[in-house]
Amino acid sequence: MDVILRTEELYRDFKIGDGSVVSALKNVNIEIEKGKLTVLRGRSGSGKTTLINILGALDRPTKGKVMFDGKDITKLSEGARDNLRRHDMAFVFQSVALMSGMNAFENVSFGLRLAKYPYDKRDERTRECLAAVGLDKRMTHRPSEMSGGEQQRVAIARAIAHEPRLIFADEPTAELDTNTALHIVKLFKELVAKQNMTIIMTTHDPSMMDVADKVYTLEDGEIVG
Ligand SMILES: Nc1ncnc2c1ncn2[C@@H]1O[C@H](COP(=O)(O)OP(=O)(O)OP(=O)(O)O)[C@@H](O)[C@H]1O
Repeated sequence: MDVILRTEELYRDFKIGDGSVVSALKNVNIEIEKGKLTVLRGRSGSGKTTLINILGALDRPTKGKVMFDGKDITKLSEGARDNLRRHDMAFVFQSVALMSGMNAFENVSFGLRLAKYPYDKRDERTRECLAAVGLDKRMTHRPSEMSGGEQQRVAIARAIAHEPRLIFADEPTAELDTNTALHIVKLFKELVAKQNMTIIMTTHDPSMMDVADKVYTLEDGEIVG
């Protein structure tokens, strides 16, 4: 098994207003396999978002390690973590964060500019990714001129465009109906497998479990399965 990301005895405590402490993650040890779709599931408040934020270098644990390519990324400087996020990672969220004033093509191509993708290859890569998500006929549509599923596909095209090694998706299908959601996750998985990327996704939706290569269940901050 080719592990791309691994946690070691991860804990995350949050101090709250009244001085008490919430243990959002407790002794989490997981392995994310390269080229696969790993799903983190659990009830609301079980720690999914906290975990995905730490894996994606958006937050640091209170204790423990996150090993990526043999390096503990929790120990890196903010600058190095910024770089890692920009080049090696991508994020897809529940509510699609597209630029409303830009059409589909411009949204994807803007992402490539932020990732400093080679200038002369941006247009071609943008077209290729929009075609891969089945939106070659919608390139000049703005978000308000597309359905929720189409918007989420633009967000996926944008996430995969700069060829990140890891893609984090926090409830990416929560606002879609079950059929659209399944269709999108299957597509996501195919794209990622073809391009040797890895997806880590949180979900509440039991119908997503069949599509996953590996499922981790969180309960009250602990991995229970
Ligand atoms: N910044 C914070 N400050 C204090 N407590 C927090 C903070 N972020 C999360 N928590 C607490 O940590 C626990 C885990 O929250 P988290 O958002 O990770 O859950 P989740 O499984 O993603 O939930 P949901 O499915 O509702 O998004 C919860 O008890 C939450 O109240």
